[in-house]
Amino acid sequence: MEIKELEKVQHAGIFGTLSQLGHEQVVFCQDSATGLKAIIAIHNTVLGPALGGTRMWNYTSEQEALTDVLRLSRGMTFKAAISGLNLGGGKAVIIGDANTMKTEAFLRRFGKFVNSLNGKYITAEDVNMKTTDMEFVAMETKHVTGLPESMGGGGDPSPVTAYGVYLGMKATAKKVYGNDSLSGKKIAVQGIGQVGMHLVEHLVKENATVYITDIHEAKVADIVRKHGVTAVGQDAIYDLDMDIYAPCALGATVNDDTIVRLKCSIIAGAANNQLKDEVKHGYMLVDRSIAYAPDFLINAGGLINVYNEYLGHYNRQRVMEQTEKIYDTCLNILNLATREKLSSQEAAIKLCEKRIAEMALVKVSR
Ligand SMILES: NC(=O)c1ccc[n+]([C@@H]2O[C@H](COP(=O)([O-])OP(=O)(O)OC[C@H]3O[C@@H](n4cnc5c(N)ncnc54)[C@H](O)[C@@H]3O)[C@@H](O)[C@H]2O)c1
Repeated sequence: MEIKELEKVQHAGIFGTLSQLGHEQVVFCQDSATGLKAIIAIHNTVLGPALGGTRMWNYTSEQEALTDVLRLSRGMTFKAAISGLNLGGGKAVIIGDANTMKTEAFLRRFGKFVNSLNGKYITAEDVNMKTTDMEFVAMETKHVTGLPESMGGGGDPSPVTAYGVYLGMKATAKKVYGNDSLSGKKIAVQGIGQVGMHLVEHLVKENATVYITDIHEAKVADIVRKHGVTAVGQDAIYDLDMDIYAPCALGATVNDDTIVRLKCSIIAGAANNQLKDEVKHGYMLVDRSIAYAPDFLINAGGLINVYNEYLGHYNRQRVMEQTEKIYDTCLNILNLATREKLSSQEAAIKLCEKRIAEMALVKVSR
């Protein structure tokens, strides 16, 4: 759903909005002593407790923060559901300047709010929340996951996410080209951060022809030197003669302006919410015969990682094995989309809603 659409929905009033998007609970957290202003959104807990990171951002308005947390928490529900995890979807946003406001008291106060939900919401790191911040949050609540290995956690989830994206890309290649080899395919990776960097390693190993872009020129130069890949301009990436476009930086890069420029046959990347409008742009891709690997499915490796940590007895090999299922799920969704003449995004959401509806019945019958 496009942000503008969401804002329109919100004119229906907060309860109208929650009902349209399907949220269960939204908690506004305020503490004058520390200046904390946070919103915790619990979208759906049919499959399990709502898990999702805490993002700190200098939102320009409270409306913007609310829109973000509602959109992100809904996405988490789908990510958990499609990955077969017993988790619901939630997210938290903290409004303010992450460089100046995060004191120990501020973060521990936030931890207390998380704790007051008694495990219905489980938090983790997200944008502008560092491991050291989460250590303070964890002093007030045990409902935190995604902790560093030194604290008994699973460590950096990015290599797992990258592996899932790579397998989702291969599954989509199988659907489009009849075999899943990426050898010789021209693949453009937008954003070579934690995930993009590991994705490039998989692609180079498979002899793909890799192009990269990033806003950090030094990072680009480093990866070019290390892997012999080719750098392209930040905007030029959309016009590249390529087989696969892998958005691994920002959301909403698949939109009215870019779809008409993209010459690829596949879009498969790590970024969340790649389609600016999940309905309109999902179908624009169908019309242009571009296969789209749903982002919330193929980037779920990180969630699988923190879920395993949350269950206890973390084991990286088991995490990787669970992440490997992304390949089959992706192929099934692409085939379902073809059979039912749906966009792949809609086909994936349909499967999520089916699982949630069925599990709701199982819960009632307990
Ligand atoms: N890290 C994970 O496990 C994980 C899991 C699921 C989803 N994601 C999503 O995947 C994406 C990448 O995650 P990450 O952890 O690698 O983040 P990151 O911040 O480490 O990397 C993002 C990279 O994108 C670059 N970038 C920003 N704007 C750009 C632009 N306009 N053009 C080109 N490059 C640009 C940044 O400089 C940075 O190098 C994010 O959207 C994130 O939300 C990450």
